[in-house]
Amino acid sequence: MEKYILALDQGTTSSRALIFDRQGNICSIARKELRQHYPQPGWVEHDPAEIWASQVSVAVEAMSKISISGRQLAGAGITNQRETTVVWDRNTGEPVYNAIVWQDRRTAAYCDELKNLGLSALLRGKTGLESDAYFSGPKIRWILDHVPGARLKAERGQLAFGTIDSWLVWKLTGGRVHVTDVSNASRTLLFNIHDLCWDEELLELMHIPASLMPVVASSSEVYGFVTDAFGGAEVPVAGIAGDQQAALFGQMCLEKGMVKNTYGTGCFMLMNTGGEPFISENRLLTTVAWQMNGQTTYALEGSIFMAGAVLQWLRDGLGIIQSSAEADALARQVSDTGGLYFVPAFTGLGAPHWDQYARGLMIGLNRGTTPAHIARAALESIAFQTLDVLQVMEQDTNLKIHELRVDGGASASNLLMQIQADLLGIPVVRPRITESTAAGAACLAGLATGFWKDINEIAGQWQRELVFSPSADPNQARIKKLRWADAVKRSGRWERE
Ligand SMILES: Nc1ncnc2c1ncn2[C@@H]1O[C@H](COP(=O)(O)OP(=O)(O)O)[C@@H](O)[C@H]1O
Ligand SMILES: O=P(O)(O)OC[C@H](O)CO
Repeated sequence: MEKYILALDQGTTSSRALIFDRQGNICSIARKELRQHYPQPGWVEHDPAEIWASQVSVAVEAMSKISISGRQLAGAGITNQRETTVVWDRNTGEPVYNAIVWQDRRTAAYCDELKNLGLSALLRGKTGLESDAYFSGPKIRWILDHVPGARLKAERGQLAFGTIDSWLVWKLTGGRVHVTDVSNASRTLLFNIHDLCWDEELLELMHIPASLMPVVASSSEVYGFVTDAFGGAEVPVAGIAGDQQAALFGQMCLEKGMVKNTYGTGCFMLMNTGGEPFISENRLLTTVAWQMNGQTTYALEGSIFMAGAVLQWLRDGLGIIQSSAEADALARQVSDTGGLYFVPAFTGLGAPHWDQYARGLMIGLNRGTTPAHIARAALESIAFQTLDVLQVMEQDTNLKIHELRVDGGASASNLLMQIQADLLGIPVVRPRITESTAAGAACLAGLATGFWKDINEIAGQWQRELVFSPSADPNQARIKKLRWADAVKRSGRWERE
């Protein structure tokens, strides 16, 4: 009898596999770091072969850690870094170019062209998104225009496009299934979130043949079966969702108005807005959260490009810490930043500013500034960016957010979580299982395969671990917010073509 569900969580910095039992406990976990390639300033790539190999190897490792085989898996769910774009040859299965990662800025000028043509409103109306290099459509177009022979092959129907979920399903099913789910499709700038299909006008606008596109399915159904990867066990692949939407599901934000914030490489705050797409007045994104049993749920999203990655930069760029976990202790050596503000616009600014040309800035440096002040300002920068998003989310929806559920790697920092509660003035709630992304994917797959009867069976598995309550002087917080807003303004439109 199958006792477990496997979640494959393919993130920006690592591939992870987690195995859940029927009570929602994590029984096994394996993780492998993913190499980042920066071929030019502003470009970020991953090797699709490494993504696939690492994802299979962690799945096998997670099974062997608890001595089970694929035959004991009731199903597998996939969740992934979104927008990251792979184009491969349908016949050989070989990618024609590296995966272009969501953070990659090479298509910024093209996205400006779209804006200058007055197309922002059309794009926003159909897709819920901004004209920004973040999304997949412009990345596909770049590959077709720059890889020798790619456009011709695409026009002959020989190429396939996929976000990382599609790429993994294609590989898992031995090239039999070319599919994505609605949540991933809604991040491409090519998907009509009202009609829930690829938009012909947008495909034409970006010169992308429709034959490249995967079939769009719901987030919880059996898409196909694993062929060889798990020792011949034909495990059903039964759940797919983009990592941020999966985290919203895993945090059990199932009711309209519930909000979660995931602190990974970037930071992504999502609010469940129910069965209708909610269009923001403040440049938040409208996105499909998930679709199951014929019902579509939408979300409002604030995407922040640099969060935990700021701490990695303290480690790799500045060398002032050995690991991200050390940022906490270093920052605690001082009681405040000594007037230092750090805007981590390394790859531009996402919501709600959407400035592709903003760049990182530290302001307020003085002779007394130490690495401890910088570490504290770095942690504060993550919390300030979250504050900017939460404020406009409340404004947009006219809803008061009463608590923030948090997860992701950097939510492990107690100092960051306390700073966050102090700045927002609301409780920050960290659950027992902060692997919400994987939990969400497992739930979607477990529901599709009947491993769990219904959502009520799993909703009770979510539990609080720690609540961070606001304790700062609100007056102080108000002054700091004004200084932060000033610093953000100064970082804007810095980079030139
Ligand atoms: N103990 C910690 N304290 C603060 N930040 C951490 C800690 N552990 C990991 N991080 C940060 O979390 C991020 C990775 O989180 P993760 O959820 O795995 O992200 P992703 O899915 O984007 O790969 C890294 O950017 C890292 O800096
Ligand atoms: O891999 P993560 O957790 O940084 O998430 C990346 C997002 O999906 C990008 O939109």
